[in-house]
Amino acid sequence: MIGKLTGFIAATHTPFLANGELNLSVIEKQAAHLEATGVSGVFICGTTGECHSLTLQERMDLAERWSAVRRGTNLKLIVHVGANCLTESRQLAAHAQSLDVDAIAAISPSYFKPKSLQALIECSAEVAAASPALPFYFYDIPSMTGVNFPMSDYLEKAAVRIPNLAGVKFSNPDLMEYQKCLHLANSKFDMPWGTDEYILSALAVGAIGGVGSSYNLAAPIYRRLLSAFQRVDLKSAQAEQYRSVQIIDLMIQHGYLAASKFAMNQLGIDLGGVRLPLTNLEETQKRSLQLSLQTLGFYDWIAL
Ligand SMILES: CC(=O)N[C@H](C=O)[C@@H](O)[C@H](O)[C@H](O)CO
Ligand SMILES: CC(=O)C(=O)O
Repeated sequence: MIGKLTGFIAATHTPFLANGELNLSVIEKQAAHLEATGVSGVFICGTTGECHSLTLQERMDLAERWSAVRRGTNLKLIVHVGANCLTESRQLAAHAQSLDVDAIAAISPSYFKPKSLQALIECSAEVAAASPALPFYFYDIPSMTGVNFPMSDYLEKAAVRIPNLAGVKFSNPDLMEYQKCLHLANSKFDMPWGTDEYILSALAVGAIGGVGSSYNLAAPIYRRLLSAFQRVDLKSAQAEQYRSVQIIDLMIQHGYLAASKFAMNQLGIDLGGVRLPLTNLEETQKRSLQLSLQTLGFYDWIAL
C-alpha cells in the first residue's frame, strides 16, 4: 500500500487537439506545470478528465503516457477506472496494474444504479479484484452519479469484502459523514477530500489531502491556505479559501469544465476544449472570463 494521499492531488483535464482527438504530447508539460506549482499527485480520467466521454483505448493510452511521464517526478498517480460497464472497469483496472501507478479509484455505475449498499459494494469488489496489488479507492460523488450511501457504512462493510480497499475519495460536502469515516477503524482509511471550495473546513476536522480540479490552476493558493492553517493563522487561511471560492464561482458561471480548461490554456498548457455533451466557451464568454480573472487578481494569486 502507498500510505495516505497527502497534499493536493490534481484531477487532471484530458488534453484534446482542435479536431477533438487525444493530445498525449501535452502531458509532459501538464506534469511539469503541476509539479512546479506544488501539486503532490495526479488523479487521471476522472470527472475533470471527462472519463465518460473517452473510449477505453483512450483511457488506457492516457494511463500509459502518465505512468511514463510521471517517472522522474515526485507526482503520485491514481487512475480512475469507473465506468457503467463493470467489465470495462475491470479491464481498465487490470491495465492500470500492469503499469507503474500508485492506486486506482472507481465511481459507482450510474445509469443503472445500485439500489442497495451491498450492491454498490459488490460493484467495487469486482473492480478492485481486477487489480489486487493496487490500493482501491471508492470515488463517492453523489452530485454526478445520483448514488448516495453513507460512506462510513460503506467502509465498514466493504473492508471485509475488499482486501485492497484504501479509502474513499470523498466528493461529497457532508462533513459529519466525513468525520465518521475519518474516525473509523483507528483512522485506518485514507479519505482525500474532493470539494476544493471547502478544503479548509475539511482540514479543520482532520483531512490531510485533497483531490480536485482547481489544484490544476491554483495550487499556490491552496499551499498558502495549508501553511496558514498549519500555523493556526485562520484569517489568512480563510482569505485563501475565499479566493478559491471566487475562482470556482466564476468558472461555474461560465460552464465549469470548459472554463477551467480555457484558463489552463491561458496559462500556456494547451489542453484544447471539452468534448460533447459538454460545450466550449463562445468568444465573448472567453473574453469576459479572461477579464474577470484579471480583475479578480487570479494571475497574481497563482504567481509562484
Ligand atoms: C463535481 C466535481 O467535479 N468535483 C470535483 C472533485 O471531485 C471538485 O474538484 C470540483 O471540481 C471543485 O471542487 C469545484 O467545484
Ligand atoms: C475532481 C475530481 O476528483 C475528478 O475530476 O474526478
